[in-house]
Amino acid sequence: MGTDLQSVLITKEEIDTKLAELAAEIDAEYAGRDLLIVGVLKGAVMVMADLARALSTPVTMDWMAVSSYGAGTKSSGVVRILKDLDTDIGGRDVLIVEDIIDSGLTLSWLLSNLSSRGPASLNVCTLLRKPEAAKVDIDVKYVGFDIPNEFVVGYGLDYAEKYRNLPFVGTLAPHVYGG
Ligand SMILES: O=P(O)(O)OC[C@H]1O[C@H](OP(=O)(O)OP(=O)(O)O)[C@H](O)[C@@H]1O
Ligand code: HPA
Ligand SMILES: [Mg+2]
Repeated sequence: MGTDLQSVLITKEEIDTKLAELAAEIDAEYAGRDLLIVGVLKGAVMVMADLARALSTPVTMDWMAVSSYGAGTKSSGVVRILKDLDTDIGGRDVLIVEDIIDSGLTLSWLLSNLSSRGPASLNVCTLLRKPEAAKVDIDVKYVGFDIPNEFVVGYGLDYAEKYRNLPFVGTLAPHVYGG
């Protein structure tokens, strides 16, 4: 596992099983429709890649990169677009794919931004969700795992841009934070 990691929270097998379940639900919901899945860079790269391959429904894929900024806090809710969609989503069925909803502020901003472009439908799929997200009024249709309020890495999620390539979701040892 490596000494930087404290524990494995969700194994690769658990992720694979969950993504297969979510893919079956998404297949059922979007059967016969023309679905566009939108990944939020960079965290959602792994979920997008594996979820897309678990789907039977043909989809098109697009990406957005956003950055939240503010005085030191991770997510201020003030978001800047670093890379916009290549696709015009007017009249399209759109599913946003995220790795994690933590404060919910990134997603809340994304939902209002994308809904103003007039999609036929707009839903959200996230692998992970933390309890804080309940404080924000967002409707998340597909949730993989509700997890405790701990900092997690792996499977796309980073700490200072590291650990994204771990095949599982884990928690960090205190010394990594300087503890
Ligand atoms: O619910 P929130 O508190 O807003 O946090 C969740 C967002 O934060 C992370 O992305 P980040 O902005 O760190 O960029 P990254 O995806 O490139 O790691 C994560 O991938 C989500 O997009
Ligand atoms: O727990 C987390 N880990 C990594 N990135 C994150 N972005 C929001 N919450 C997290
Ligand atoms: Mg992200």
